[in-house]
Amino acid sequence: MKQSEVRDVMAISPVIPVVVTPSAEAGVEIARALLAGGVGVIEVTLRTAAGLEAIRAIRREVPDICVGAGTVWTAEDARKASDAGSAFIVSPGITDAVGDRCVELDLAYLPGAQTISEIAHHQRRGLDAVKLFPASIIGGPKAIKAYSSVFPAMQFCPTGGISANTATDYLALDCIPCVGGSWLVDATAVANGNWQDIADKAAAAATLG
Ligand SMILES: O=C[C@H](O)COP(=O)(O)O
Ligand SMILES: CC(=O)C(=O)O
Repeated sequence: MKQSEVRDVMAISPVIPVVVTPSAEAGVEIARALLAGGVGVIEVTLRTAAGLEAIRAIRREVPDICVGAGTVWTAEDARKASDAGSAFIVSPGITDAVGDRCVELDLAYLPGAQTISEIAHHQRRGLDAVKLFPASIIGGPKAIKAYSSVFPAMQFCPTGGISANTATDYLALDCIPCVGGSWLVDATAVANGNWQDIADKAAAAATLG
């Protein structure tokens, strides 16, 4: 998936689940549950040692889900995530070296921004979609509506502090095709192997918008 195709990733589901997995095996079960619920995309963060192996295992065992890597801070990690089978790369903030590597690797790239100037930075570099993180701290849908007025060509994926209850307020804005969030994949459900809980939350999320 090319860097410019990040909007295709954002169109897969109204929610991109942001996942912190304790193991590759759990990652596979999480991906299966999300897909069973109707969510065809998963962002596996590189916040745990298992992140890369989970991406590799998901790509192999659950090929119908679009798997990407989150919390990617270095070009080297972007390359490792690509080697593991990531279709897209997400960073919580400005990571130009990661963006340059994504161009080289033909990988969709969704970097983060928190301010008007950071969004402008990404726009100057040719991007037309950014993550807004942490969305609820920035000011939620009201703030994003104001941001959008000066970036009419930009699409946003707000993430951070969003829940099943607040997601629709974000998705009501034309500039927001999807939100990101961890609420679909509860750490207790993962610890207990309660994959049905994840499938149920995914089923509810898949119909948002
Ligand atoms: O660490 C933040 C996650 O990436 C997404 O935020 P959340 O847990 O508030 O949904
Ligand atoms: C916040 C987020 O999406 C990330 O860690 O990449």
